[in-house]
Amino acid sequence: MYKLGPSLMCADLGNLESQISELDKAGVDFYHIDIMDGNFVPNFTLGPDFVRTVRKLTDKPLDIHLMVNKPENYIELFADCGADMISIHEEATAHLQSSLTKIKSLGIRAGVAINPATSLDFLKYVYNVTDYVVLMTVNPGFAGQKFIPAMYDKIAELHAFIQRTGMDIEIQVDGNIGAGTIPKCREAGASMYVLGTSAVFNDAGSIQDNVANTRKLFN
Ligand SMILES: O=C(CO)[C@H](O)[C@H](O)COP(=O)(O)O
Repeated sequence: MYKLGPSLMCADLGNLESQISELDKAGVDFYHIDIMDGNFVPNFTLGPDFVRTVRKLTDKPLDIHLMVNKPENYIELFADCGADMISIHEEATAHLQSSLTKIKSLGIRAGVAINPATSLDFLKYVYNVTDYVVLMTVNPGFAGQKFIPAMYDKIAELHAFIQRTGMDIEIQVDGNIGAGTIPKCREAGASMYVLGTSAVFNDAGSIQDNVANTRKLFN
């Protein structure tokens, strides 16, 4: 089982409606929406109004990736915008366990995102309130970076931990996910793939062709 989720920060925002319509037709499984605060990461991207707009354009699950400090302050805001999944960074909050519990209490799937250099140790304390882990395979903040090769072992380590606990936790990978990296991510045990400029939003083909070609990598 694998799921594909386009990263909308990489979309052509001037043609959002048609891009989402094409992506829906291509059968993507969820939409990944990065929220950056210029503080936790050195960039700004999308916000609550964007999420509300996307909510009106598709019925697919919206996966909100909060790349912000103190994400606990924004959980209700994004829940109200129509989020189905919210991930928060382990490095960005002093209140990881209670924040994940809060997300789940709102009926939203709870994710923990971690930067490339962050260890997986935290998970043994919060796995019972975690639905998915976002492994950043580049340093968060910008599209178009290079996959950090040490992340393959990290995916495998996380996969082994999940198998040991028997928990139903998905492994999401984000950053330079495409033809050059998907086969090894898959082998290591990733199940959710965030697709940005490397796989979908580029000139190799139409959006629908790019999604179809990405899907072939899983055959
Ligand atoms: O999280 C991100 C940037 O921090 C983006 O979702 C991701 O990087 C987009 O994919 P690509 O690397 O293929 O452009």
